[in-house]
Amino acid sequence: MSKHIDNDTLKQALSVYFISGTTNVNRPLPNVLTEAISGGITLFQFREKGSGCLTNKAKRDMAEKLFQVCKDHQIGFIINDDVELAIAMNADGIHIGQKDAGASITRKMIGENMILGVSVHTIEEAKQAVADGADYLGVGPIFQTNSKQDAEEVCGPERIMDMRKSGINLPIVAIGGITVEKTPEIKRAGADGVSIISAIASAPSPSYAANQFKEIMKD
Ligand SMILES: Nc1nc(C(F)(F)F)ncc1COP(=O)(O)OP(=O)(O)O
Ligand SMILES: [Mg+2]
Repeated sequence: MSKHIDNDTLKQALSVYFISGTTNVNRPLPNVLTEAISGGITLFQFREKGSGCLTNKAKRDMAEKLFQVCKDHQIGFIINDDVELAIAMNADGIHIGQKDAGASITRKMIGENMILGVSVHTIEEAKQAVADGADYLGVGPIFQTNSKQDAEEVCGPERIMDMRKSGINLPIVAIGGITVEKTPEIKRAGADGVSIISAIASAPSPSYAANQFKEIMKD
């Protein structure tokens, strides 16, 4: 993925955004990722968190494997939280939350040629992230989620609509408890994409699950 990405290309890339770490799957993550790519995901985030997650060299080795799978299929590779690792690997981007390093300091560290995604829950946080140089916003949790223990309270798709009405035009991807059934409502609310952990990672067929999301998002 070209690092210096324009809004339209990024909006396309955000449409079916698979997020996973090794603790979200019960078989090798590179295999699950390959299947999800064959089903039509458009972007991948490596989010290695929670008890039993990989650390240090094991985490770096897994990140390199996953990055290679993404490169082999021209899919962007985003790292969650770990700015140093993203820079060390020259990943396509980094995603940070409100409790991580600030967006403006992160932008200074990564420069202009890496994608910066920022989690936001309120319109104020969204406006600050835009001012700090974010390329896209992760808005949520839209619905109840089991994938993030310290999630904010559920905000519903109307939060995305409110952000659009308040003039936030940056690419937005919805996150939090997203299923195929809920995706049309999220699209109508103004999201450019949906980000999915368990609905793909835990699916009997990640490829089939990814394709269901792709079919809805492509119209
Ligand atoms: N990882 C994420 N990715 C997205 C994305 F926009 F990419 F869909 N949005 C939101 C989050 C949540 O990020 P954060 O608030 O730092 O919590 P955690 O580090 O536990 O994921
Ligand atoms: Mg984070």
